[in-house]
Amino acid sequence: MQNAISGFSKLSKTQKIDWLLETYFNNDESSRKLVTQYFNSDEKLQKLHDEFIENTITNFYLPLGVAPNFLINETLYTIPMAIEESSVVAAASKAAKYWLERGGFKAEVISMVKIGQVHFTYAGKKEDLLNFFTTVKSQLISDASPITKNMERRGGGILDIELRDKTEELDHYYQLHATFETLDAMGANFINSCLEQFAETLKLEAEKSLEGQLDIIMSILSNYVPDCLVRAEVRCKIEDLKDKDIPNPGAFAEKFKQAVSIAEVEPHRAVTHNKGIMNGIDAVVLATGNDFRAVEAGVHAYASKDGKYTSLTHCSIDNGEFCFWLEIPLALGTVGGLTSLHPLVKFALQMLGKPSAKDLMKIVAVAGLAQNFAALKSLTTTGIQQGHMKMHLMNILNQFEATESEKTQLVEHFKINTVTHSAVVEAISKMRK
Ligand SMILES: CC(C)(COP(=O)([O-])OP(=O)([O-])OC[C@H]1O[C@@H](n2cnc3c(N)ncnc32)[C@H](O)[C@@H]1OP(=O)([O-])[O-])[C@@H](O)C(=O)NCCC(=O)NCCSC(=O)C[C@@](C)(O)CC(=O)[O-]
Ligand SMILES: NC(=O)C1=CN([C@@H]2O[C@H](COP(=O)(O)OP(=O)(O)OC[C@H]3O[C@@H](n4cnc5c(N)ncnc54)[C@H](O)[C@@H]3O)[C@@H](O)[C@H]2O)C=CC1
Repeated sequence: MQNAISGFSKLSKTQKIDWLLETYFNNDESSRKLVTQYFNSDEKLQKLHDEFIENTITNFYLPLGVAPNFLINETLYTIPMAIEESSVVAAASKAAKYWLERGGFKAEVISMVKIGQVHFTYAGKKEDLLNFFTTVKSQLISDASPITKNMERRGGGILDIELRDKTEELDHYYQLHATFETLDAMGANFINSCLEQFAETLKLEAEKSLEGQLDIIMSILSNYVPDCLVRAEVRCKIEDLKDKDIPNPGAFAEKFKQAVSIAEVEPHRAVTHNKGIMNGIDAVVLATGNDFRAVEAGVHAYASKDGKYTSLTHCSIDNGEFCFWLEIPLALGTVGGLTSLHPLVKFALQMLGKPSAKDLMKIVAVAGLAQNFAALKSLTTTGIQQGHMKMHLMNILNQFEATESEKTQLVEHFKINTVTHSAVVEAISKMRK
């Protein structure tokens, strides 16, 4: 335990940096310079960022890009994307432009139900617990009313509470399985507060009137929200798929559909296929200040809902029409969390026309579908490397600290030559000889 420290959290930001420099960087002042050069010169803004999390030492930048030309349900959007990977924003933009000329994207929210659970054990008779739950259910809801009254005023709140018997899976294990409408909030804190109140009421009332020991294990929302579902799709006549990269639309459509079918049946491919979808989804989720871990966990659980991990998108060709769609669960907020705190999140939400959570679900789903379309279009035509490496070129040049003049010459060179890491290394070495 050479580098263990007690009371680190109580140190000031400067003291934390001092400790890191002394412990890991041999008091190297260039490391301090690196960390401090990312501070914002606006002290108030810096403090805001410092206070988002704990033990903050500096800021960690991600680029914020935008993808214009997204026509969604007849409204045109420019979509904000925060992401570190090159070619994602370009791919989204290209897919948006392509579908803009073919009627755009259609998206609909199918349902908005969120879930939370109180997990508990009960050692008595099942029937006694069932009767007890029936009598206590209305009190569970009424005791939570101080928490729910504002949400109810807006039209949301608790939808239902069920008692679920899980004793087949684990001895004495039961749940209160509760459903919620949280409107424009992602709802985690609201749901958790309700659940902890349910647990308190359950325990207190059980002590008064239930035979047998009831113990609360934990109360927490579920990030698996299969009933908070959105669908996005594109469709057009096969012949309308034609463009400069697609000389033979019929063959393209068949090959594209085959690529989706492979992801539907083959988990190794499905994971990469869905990663491509998440390129778009995570970038918008991050840019709009939402919880990407919650979204990731829920989406991948949904991809395995039938017992086998599969594609989140699907494709059909019927009566000469190509249709490509995505259906995913998304618990998003346009109020709460960071949404009204992070200045760039506010900027991103304003750019999207201050969407409701429902609108944001549609936008995010479309970004995922567009991303998957762009990736599959490349994969089934030119291959992924051509476009991806064209975008990645600047990162390789920066790795070699290319000067502006070297960059200009090499970008020209690679307009007609294929970009690979070794080809760039070779070209740069040649130039520097
Ligand atoms: C990369 C492109 C877009 C090039 O495509 P291109 O045809 O060479 O691009 P272009 O120069 O002809 O430009 C056409 C349009 O593309 C967009 N575009 C083009 N360049 C830029 C740029 N610099 N900045 C912003 N937007 C750009 C932009 O919309 C532009 O229109 P314009 O703005 O000129 O009117 C294309 O090859 C493509 O879509 N490739 C797919 C890339 C991709 O999917 N990347 C994700 C990373 S790979 C991965 O993680 C996922 C994967 C692939 O494994 C998933 C899977 O396996 O399914
Ligand atoms: N497992 C998970 O996913 C967990 C996530 N979290 C975090 O919780 C945060 C999200 O929690 P929230 O409860 O959404 O945020 P929050 O705690 O900021 O609450 C949002 C509040 O906004 C109010 N509100 C105002 N206008 C509203 C409208 N039109 N619709 C709905 N509510 C409105 C409501 O009182 C609502 O409770 C995220 O930061 C997330 O990372 C926290 C615990 C666990």
